[in-house]
Amino acid sequence: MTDTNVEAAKRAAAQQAVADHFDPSASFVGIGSGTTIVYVVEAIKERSTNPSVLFVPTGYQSRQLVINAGLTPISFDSIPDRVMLDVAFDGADEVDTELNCIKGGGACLFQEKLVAERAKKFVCVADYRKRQDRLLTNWPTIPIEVAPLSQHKVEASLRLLGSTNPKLRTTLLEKSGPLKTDQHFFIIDAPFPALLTSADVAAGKGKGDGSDGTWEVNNISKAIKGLTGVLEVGIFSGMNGNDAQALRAKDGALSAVTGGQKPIAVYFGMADGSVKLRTADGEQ
Ligand SMILES: O=C(CO)[C@H](O)[C@H](O)COP(=O)(O)O
Repeated sequence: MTDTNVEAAKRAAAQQAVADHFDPSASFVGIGSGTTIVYVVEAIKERSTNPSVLFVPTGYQSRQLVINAGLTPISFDSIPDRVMLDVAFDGADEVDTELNCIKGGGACLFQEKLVAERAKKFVCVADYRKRQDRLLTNWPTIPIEVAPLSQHKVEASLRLLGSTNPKLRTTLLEKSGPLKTDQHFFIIDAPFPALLTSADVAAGKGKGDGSDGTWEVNNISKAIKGLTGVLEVGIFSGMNGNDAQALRAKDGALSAVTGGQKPIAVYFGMADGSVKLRTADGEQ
């Protein structure tokens, strides 16, 4: 499959997601990071008729995208208290059948999670390579953002949790060395065996708590997040996206949904030009 197919798949998914979820009269819209979000911004720009919409970026690249499109950025910490974003769009590195996602391939997972949790609706857009039954099927590692001082200690703890060879992400561009996130932290990429869904655990496919070598998505996410030195884990999981959306829509319910970052919908651009939509109700 050529790169042209992949790019066409990303654009088709972005067009559909924006047509379904971008309301030009929205007040606040979250904009994720990566290569697919470029097509989301392009589609928003085509439909944007209201200059007062404010766009909340998830990092440096995302902010530049918003500015270059002639849209208005607002930083996450300038959003008024108790105000929710109308919608947030983002890419994903892999998505399972329960809509859990791996994110952080572009090293922006911390701000992406802040923005996803703050949105009434979180919508993901991806190409067909990301559409899997279980996380860590095609995408090899869990990206984890850590304080530089804790790097070796966190790597040792990840090995104890069953990660075979956790590695510091480095860059060879301009200057070789550790990649630094927008928070000036490091990223460790930790390989694990494919993660079980909650349905897998219910069906007896493994305990999912690490004791038999299997990990369920929410369990491994909590175990890694609990390590001192970890700022954030690139697993977006927790509450069902529809339930979280209903809670977020209620004034004052913000704290009730901490930990729920699943999208309500994932649009996959397919190799044949079609778009598949995955929600809590299944796939169409
Ligand atoms: O999480 C991310 C960045 O940290 C991206 O959303 C994810 O890596 C998908 O990127 P792309 O759209 O380039 O495939």
